Amino acid sequence: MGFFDVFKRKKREEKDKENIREDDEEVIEEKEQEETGESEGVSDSESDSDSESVSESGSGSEKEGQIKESAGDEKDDKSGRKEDKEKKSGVFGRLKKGISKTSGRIIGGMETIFLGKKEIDEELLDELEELFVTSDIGVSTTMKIIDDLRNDVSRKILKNPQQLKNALKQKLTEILDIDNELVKTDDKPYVILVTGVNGAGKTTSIAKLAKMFKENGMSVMLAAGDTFRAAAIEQLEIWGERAGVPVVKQKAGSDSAAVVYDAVLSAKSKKIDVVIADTAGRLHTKDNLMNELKKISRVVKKEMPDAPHEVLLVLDATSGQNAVAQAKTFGTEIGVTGVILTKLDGTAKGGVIVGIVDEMQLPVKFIGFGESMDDLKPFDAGEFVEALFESADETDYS
Ligand SMILES: Nc1nc2c(ncn2[C@@H]2O[C@H](COP(=O)(O)OP(=O)(O)OP(=O)(O)O)[C@@H](O)[C@H]2O)c(=O)[nH]1
Repeated sequence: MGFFDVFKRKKREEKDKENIREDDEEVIEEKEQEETGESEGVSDSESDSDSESVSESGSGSEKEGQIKESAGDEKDDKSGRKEDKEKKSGVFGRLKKGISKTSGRIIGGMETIFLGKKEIDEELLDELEELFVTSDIGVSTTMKIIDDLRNDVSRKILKNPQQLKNALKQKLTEILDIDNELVKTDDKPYVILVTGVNGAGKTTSIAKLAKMFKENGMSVMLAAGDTFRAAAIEQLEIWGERAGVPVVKQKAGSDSAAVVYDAVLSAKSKKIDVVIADTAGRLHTKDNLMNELKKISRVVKKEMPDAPHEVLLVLDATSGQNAVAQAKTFGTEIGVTGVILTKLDGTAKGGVIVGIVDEMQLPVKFIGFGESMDDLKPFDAGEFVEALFESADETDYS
């Protein structure tokens, strides 16, 4: 199995896990029903022990009624518990929970606008437009979405708010669904350069990525390329220890291109699969920063002409439209190949993901939605939009 298939496999495994969990829950529920004699097709004579205990302490029909009643309550309780568990556990459940604030702002806001409306009029479209702009979707992307919807309304394709809601779901999926597979190569090691401003979540995301690769049977090496701050090197070392992966470093102030180059050489000789390089998020000037990032790429290319294979820009979703501005700066200057959008859990500004993809045509390759090591996943447009809408359906905004 190749390096890139891992991500397809990971997505498949996540879906399988969800299914297995559902199956397991059903089996457990069936077993529990059998134990309480509630399972369909279990006759009184078949469930001897149950009927014995009924007759032991009460008259048949009265007791049976009570048992059925309490079994019914129990059943409601169980299915409630099952729903609860499904909501909370599993990657999809955590994603839904993580993006609930964004979901509340966009989808919940839309539901509020739709309240009591049976038809789609110009006023409703104006309100939607305002909602999307204030939800960090961005002005140009919002105009595009609203113009398309207005068009479909005038052509009588969309006749009521429910149809409009479905059309929006489809539209968001279409916008977000651009090719976001990792860049393919037969090179080894696979070199990933991670960039982004300080505090965006670079170090945490590097650790999460390292863990994800390791769990998929790949060996990983980290390069402490943010030599601007001693603390950044220490932090990466701590994360490297936690994830159980080696970290190549030099002292603060040394040449970051040399650190990354050393890591690539070392990984090559040790036959390590993936090198993930941290880089500075801030230097004395923006030009210095961009020049350093370009230099790292140039130096690495001396050893591996196609490396870095990925230049991932870490953007903090809580910074809203600022994230789009950063995507523009980094994207044009240093040839970013994709985005890791972090902190989707702490914000209602997650709509920014739509603007980033639409305005920049920059693929979001991973999303971070929590502080735990497992709260990062390859981005899947269909799943994300589904989670966005489902999360709103499950939230009580009253
Ligand atoms: N809630 C939440 N917090 C996150 C996420 N990703 C990172 N963080 C937190 O954001 C803070 C900054 O993360 P770092 O990984 O240190 O950010 P950095 O970009 O490396 O920043 P510097 O080390 O200053 O360069 C930490 O407290 C992380 O725990 C996320 O997806 N969700």
